[in-house]
Amino acid sequence: MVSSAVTMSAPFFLGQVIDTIYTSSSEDFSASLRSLCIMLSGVFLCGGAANAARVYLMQISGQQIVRNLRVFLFSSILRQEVGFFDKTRTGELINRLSADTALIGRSVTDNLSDGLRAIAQATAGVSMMFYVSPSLAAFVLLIVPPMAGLAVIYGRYLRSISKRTQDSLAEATQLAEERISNMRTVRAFGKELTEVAKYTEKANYVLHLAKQEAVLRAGFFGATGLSGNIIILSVLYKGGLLMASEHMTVGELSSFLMYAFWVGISIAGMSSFYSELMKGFGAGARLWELLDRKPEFPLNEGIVLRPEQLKGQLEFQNVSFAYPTRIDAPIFQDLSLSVPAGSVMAVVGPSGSGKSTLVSLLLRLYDPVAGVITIDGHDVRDLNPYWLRSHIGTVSQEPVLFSCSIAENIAYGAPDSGTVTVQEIHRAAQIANAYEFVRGFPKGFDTVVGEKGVLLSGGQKQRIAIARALLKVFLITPDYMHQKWYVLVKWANVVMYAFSPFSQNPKILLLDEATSALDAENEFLVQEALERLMDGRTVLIIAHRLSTIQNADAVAVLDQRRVVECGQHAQLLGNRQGLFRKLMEKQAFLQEGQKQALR
Ligand SMILES: Nc1ncnc2c1ncn2[C@@H]1O[C@H](COP(=O)(O)OP(=O)(O)OP(=O)(O)O)[C@@H](O)[C@H]1O
Repeated sequence: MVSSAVTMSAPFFLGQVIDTIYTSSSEDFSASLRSLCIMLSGVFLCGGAANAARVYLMQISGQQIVRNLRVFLFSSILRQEVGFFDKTRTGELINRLSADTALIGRSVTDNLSDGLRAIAQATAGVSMMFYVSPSLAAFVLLIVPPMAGLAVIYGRYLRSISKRTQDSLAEATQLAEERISNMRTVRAFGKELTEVAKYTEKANYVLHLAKQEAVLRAGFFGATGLSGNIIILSVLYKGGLLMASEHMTVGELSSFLMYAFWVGISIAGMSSFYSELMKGFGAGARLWELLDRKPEFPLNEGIVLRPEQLKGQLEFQNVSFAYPTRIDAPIFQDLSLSVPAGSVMAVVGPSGSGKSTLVSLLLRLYDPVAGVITIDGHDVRDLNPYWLRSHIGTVSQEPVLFSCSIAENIAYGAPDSGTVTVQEIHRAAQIANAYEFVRGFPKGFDTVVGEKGVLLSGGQKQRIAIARALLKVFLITPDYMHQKWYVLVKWANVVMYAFSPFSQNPKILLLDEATSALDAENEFLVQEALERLMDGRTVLIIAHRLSTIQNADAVAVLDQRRVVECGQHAQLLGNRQGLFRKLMEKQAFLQEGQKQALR
């Protein structure tokens, strides 16, 4: 306001200076001119300082708004249910997080400040024009209605183009993100040039939209520039006539002209403000959708069981399920399965029969369409999902590591990774048979594993993941505990862990046995680590190895959307017509001798 007030008072005072130059008598001329100029210099100094303050504040608050938008958006994205990520692509989300937030940040800060200033100046300019010469002002303002109509049409188009631009930019980012993160596959298939061509196509579409925007902007800015010049010309014409008829002094005409200039500049500022605002609205549409999206599952609400209440009995009762993205392709229909507390249940079945889906349902990554899944009699939908997941250890077939050090990856398994000691990490690595190979690296536990752990071998990744799961199982601390209790509980854990790491309360483990071609040594080491992990816990293991199936307390065979057979290994083998026996006969892991015996 200060900066605008100063700017807009300038033409009035400058008009006074001109009239002083024209009308003052020679003896007081220089004195009054000097005092007027000194006074004006002071006013201009204030205006300059106010303007600098405005720009600084806007820069700072702009960055703060962008930061807040990014943090809120990231937090909203991470709260969404897993099904959301099946539907939404990573590249798109990254684009929203980086490009869209920046665009909106710019449109509501720098732009808003410039825009408000332009509006204030245009209003003040128009008022001063009326003050200096009402008839000339009324004449000039005839131009406003057609310009306003043009601006509305322009704004509407610009908004839609901006939305399409941000969407296609998101598509291009999505493609780039996916190809770069799977570079090895692209290289192996020699698809670099094809991928570049695909990306170019997407980038070309963004360019095409940018051209459309350029045409639109050029037309609008050309029209506003033209109307500004026409205003000045008509002011000179009409003002010249008024001066000739002595209705206006030269100072007044000069002031009026300067106001007309300012109004012209402010209108240009307002059009640019309006353009940016419309672009911001266009980009914002998707961003608000994401920010406002309510996750389908709560993240941290529901029943929390006390440690002694958790026994680990798992039960699927008449469960029907289909993935939300493919609701018409049911994975389970009326599936029932019971895993007694403390037992090991091996799950087998043809590929695609839904073995991994069972694990996802237990982790409550998805909810069944019908039926219930219970843990110790509690429906998992009533349990606090955050608590639930923190009490279930998982090791998946393709363990995903983060691009940080091995130590940090292992510590990720603990509820509060900042408090994990080096000894705990080493111990977990020892039990997971990872210690020796990690120590063999020049940087040991500080070795960075690369994106998704690409710098490690399959077997090494798996053992690090087992160490991570171990830390989760041994260092579970109830999150409702107070900080001082936390220390005690942690110590108790460490002591139990040191003397007898396997004698804790039974917890639940969901394991997906590796099918990847580990060499015999690695496979043995991974297997050994898994067996240590399984001891004394309720385990649901997606089994691929004969020894795992043989050692399990029971085997469930999945097929045709349900559990077709369930029982002990020997008992199921005895059923000559059973699917389990057929699977066993087909599996490559059966030794020739065992196949003979089966026959
Ligand atoms: N996120 C998902 N969205 C939609 N469908 C999915 C999703 N994940 C898996 N599916 C489908 O669900 C079915 C069961 O998949 P699941 O991964 O549970 O099978 P599986 O028995 O573990 O297979 P495998 O032994 O090959 O790993 C498959 O037909 C698969 O295509």
